[in-house]
Amino acid sequence: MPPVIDDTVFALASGAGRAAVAVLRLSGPGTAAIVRALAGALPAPRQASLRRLRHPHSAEVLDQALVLWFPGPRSYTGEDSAELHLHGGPAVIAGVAEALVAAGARPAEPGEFTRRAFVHGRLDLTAAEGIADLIAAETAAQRRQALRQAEGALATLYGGWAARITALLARQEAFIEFEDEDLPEGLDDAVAGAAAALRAEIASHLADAHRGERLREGLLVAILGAPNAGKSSLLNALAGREAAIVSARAGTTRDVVEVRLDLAGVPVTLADTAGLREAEDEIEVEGIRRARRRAEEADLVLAVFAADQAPDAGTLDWVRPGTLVVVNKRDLALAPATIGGLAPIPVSAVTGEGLNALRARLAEEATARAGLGAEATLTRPRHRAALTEAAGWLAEIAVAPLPELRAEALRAALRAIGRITGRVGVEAVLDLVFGEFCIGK
Ligand SMILES: Nc1nc2c(ncn2[C@@H]2O[C@H](COP(=O)(O)OP(=O)(O)OP(=O)(O)O)[C@@H](O)[C@H]2O)c(=O)[nH]1
Ligand SMILES: [K+]
Ligand SMILES: [Mg+2]
Repeated sequence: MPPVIDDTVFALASGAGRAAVAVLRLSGPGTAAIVRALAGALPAPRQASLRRLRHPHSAEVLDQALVLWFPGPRSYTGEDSAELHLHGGPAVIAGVAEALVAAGARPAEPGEFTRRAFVHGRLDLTAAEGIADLIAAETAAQRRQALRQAEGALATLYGGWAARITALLARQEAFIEFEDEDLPEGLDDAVAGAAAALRAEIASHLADAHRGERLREGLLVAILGAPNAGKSSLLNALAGREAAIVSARAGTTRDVVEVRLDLAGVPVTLADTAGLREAEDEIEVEGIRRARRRAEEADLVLAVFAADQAPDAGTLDWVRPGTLVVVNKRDLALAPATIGGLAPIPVSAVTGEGLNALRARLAEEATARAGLGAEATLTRPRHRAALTEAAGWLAEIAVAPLPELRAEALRAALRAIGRITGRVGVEAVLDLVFGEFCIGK
């Protein structure tokens, strides 16, 4: 049984600040009474009605608003709820908010509407996360991934796995319960086989190279190189604006300067860093420390060399398989054929030569590391942790010597998956044991 929610909450559902329209949303059992207190009679369900809103105590008219009434359970939260579409001025919003409090509502906590929807079974935790991601999505690929999750792709996948484990558990329990009786031959082996097959499915879902998580969080790309290689010039050229200071003086950049890029739908944080060298100045030393740390955290390192300089040892250290090697200042000299065993991309931040090729290569690298697959992908470390745990328990079944231990492992696997969706259905097993499974008694 879900906990009983007896209060009514409201919040500004549209963005803060002056706008043509502001939407206040209300949800909870007191919604109908509160709407009546401000707007008079309740409008017909799900139809916009123009109403004067009055303060319930002073009867002062606060606004002319569109009022929508969504009786539960067919509402977003599953509760009685309403929307007030106000004129979007701060004083209007404040006045109506105060009137709502006077009528018995309270301001909602962050995420409370979606939380209520979860409590009322309108969505599972993964769909709730999908909605949060949809609101935060910056690129088209992020939006598609979030929408897929909000529409229940992960809920369906994980719910299906949970149902299969529940059925296996039912059989395993029956095997324990009715051991002396006429059970189908090989029942125990069939459970082990099905558990192994499911474990393999979960393992292949986990072997996604973190693409969904990376798409959700964005990729970190760090630009590294010697002072004056043209790192800041490249950052500016890729960002299309003067985000970082460029100068002929070596050691210009100290702090990490970040820009956000949309590379083929993958959000990328591109970081410009201090030039690597043996520095004396304590501020520059700190800048170089930050540069190295950023490169260690990065999903991709862009090692920048200048065509008119021999490759420096400090940057060469970072040239490894997977590093993107760039030779800048191509307008001054030819780029070498290889640096540290990798073929560099020749560019000139000044003339623009090679920048399209660099952008294309970056987009290729980004989509190789993050992005939408044909199948629904997990998007959060908590999904990964719980699925890894579930797969571990399913692996136990192959080696568990006793039926009771197998049942215990199945129960643990079910709980782990139940944590992802927020629906821990161990109770459901009891019904299945004596219901679905036909023992003939
Ligand atoms: N000719 C030429 N000059 C360039 C190019 N890119 C950058 N420069 C110049 O090289 C100098 C250094 O550029 P920056 O972008 O400040 O170099 P940086 O690598 O960020 O330097 P630090 O921040 O000091 O590490 C500036 O005078 C730029 O105008 C290029 O492609 N060709
Ligand atoms: K510089
Ligand atoms: Mg710089």
